[in-house]
Amino acid sequence: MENNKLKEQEFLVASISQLSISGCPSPPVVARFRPESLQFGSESDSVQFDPHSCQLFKLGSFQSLCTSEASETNKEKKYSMAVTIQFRNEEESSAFHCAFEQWKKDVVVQGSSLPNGIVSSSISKFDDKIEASSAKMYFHYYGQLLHQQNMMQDYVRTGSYYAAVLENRIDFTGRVVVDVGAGSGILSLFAAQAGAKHVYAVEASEMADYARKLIAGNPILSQRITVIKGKVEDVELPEKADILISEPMGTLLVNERMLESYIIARERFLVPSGKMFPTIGRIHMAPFSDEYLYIEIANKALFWQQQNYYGVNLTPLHGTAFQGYFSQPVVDAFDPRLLVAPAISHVIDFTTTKEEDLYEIDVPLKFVSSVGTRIHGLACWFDVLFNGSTVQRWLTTAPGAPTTHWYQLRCVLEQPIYVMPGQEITGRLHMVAHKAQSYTLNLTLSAKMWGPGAEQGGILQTSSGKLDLKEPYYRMSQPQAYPMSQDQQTNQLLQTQDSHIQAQDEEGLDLLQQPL
Ligand SMILES: C[S@@+](CC[C@H](N)C(=O)[O-])C[C@H]1O[C@@H](n2cnc3c(N)ncnc32)[C@H](O)[C@@H]1O
Repeated sequence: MENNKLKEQEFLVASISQLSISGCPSPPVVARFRPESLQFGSESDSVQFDPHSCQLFKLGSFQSLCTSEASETNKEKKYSMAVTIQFRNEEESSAFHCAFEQWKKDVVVQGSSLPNGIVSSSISKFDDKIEASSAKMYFHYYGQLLHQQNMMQDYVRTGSYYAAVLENRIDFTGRVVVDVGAGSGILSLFAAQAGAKHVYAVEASEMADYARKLIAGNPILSQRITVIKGKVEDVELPEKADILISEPMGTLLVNERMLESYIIARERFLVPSGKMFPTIGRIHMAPFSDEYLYIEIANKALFWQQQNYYGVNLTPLHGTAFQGYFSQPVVDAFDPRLLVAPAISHVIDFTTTKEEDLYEIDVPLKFVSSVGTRIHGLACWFDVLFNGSTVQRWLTTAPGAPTTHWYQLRCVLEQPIYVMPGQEITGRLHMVAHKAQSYTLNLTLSAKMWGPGAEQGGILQTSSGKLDLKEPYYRMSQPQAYPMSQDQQTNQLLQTQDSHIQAQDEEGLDLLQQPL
């Protein structure tokens, strides 16, 4: 069994100089903690140390000595060697020493051959609960600049973070900050702008290398930021944090399961009663009526109703296709007038929630319909609060508020339910986390008995659906199927768009501070 589960970590050190042999990689030098060696420099021009005999000594605040003993293998004789390492600052020196200790522990203790011949490996909490193929695709996605740009260009999102940090300088000035999932490093740079003493930017994807580059290009701030490449579940930090900053929100708040990493970071790195930005998150839910959307989804399966498709009867698969389309949550920005009852919300307090609490989330639903209509499903959105000492700022993804890259999410039921004004709708949204970094959503909505005999509390009609949050239908740029004539359709569309844009213009940025 190969010891391939051990993590590789990288550091940038100012320079190294070799004691025994002349010639060293030119500064600055990348130091890589690998399962087989500690390597300084690139593949072609490097100095390597064996994990078993390697030792690290502190010579001063910014300087350390790395040594390894002479050894003899079947192939070659290796001589004792040593390099002095020059760090740019004390924090980098401490972070390097921490990573060194962790590397020795992982490689020499956990990764070593056991007497029975089995090689143990350090499998982190992340690797334990997430499928390797899903994690690979996930970090590959975030390793690309274009996706970081997409998030950075969501000005509602990034502007809210910027405002929340800079309006609450008091929470950052002179404090140690950990940026959980730093991506491009943008939030670390904001924290440094707000006067942080030191920021540890932890990022697992290849983006960590770009973050280093971006941060190095901002020299006034870069002295106070250390990028650490690795998962928050695995890396070691040289000191505790006074405040965590992160953007761990996915569609419906919980998609991607990064909230769990945010909670793990709290448990591992935050001082007791330290701050978290964001502090709480809320999922809001309300039933909606949208005849066009329902028909659009149902019509997608019409293809499978053909009895003579090149001489083939496709109808045996119609039912499965119909179900399949309704198992996709719809992501788009909808008109809030489609909601038929005031929303209810489920709160997740990031400062107290346990990681395990996020494996299964159960939300009982209860609404009173304000109109008589056909209900097609449940509309959901979220907001998060930055509970700063100076300003409390909300970032909302609500319908009618300025649109974010998260849009809103709607779970459409195969069977709509009919309600009268004042009729009670009950149900349940049960979300179960899965290994592909997302959730299975089980939704039930029921129309309660209404009118004479209502006090008996019976159910008149129930509709249920099972949806996979990992496979949404991104509807934003899709043409829509409308049952009415083209003229009527255009008029109606224009009216809807006008009022939507007007609502956005009127409410403007104030909505950010005013949770729905
Ligand atoms: C939504 S992006 C936010 C990036 C950046 N903080 C920003 O606001 O623009 C989340 C980032 O967290 C990283 N990430 C997710 N899970 C992580 C984990 N367990 N450990 C370290 N990084 C993680 C991803 O690779 C991604 O770059």
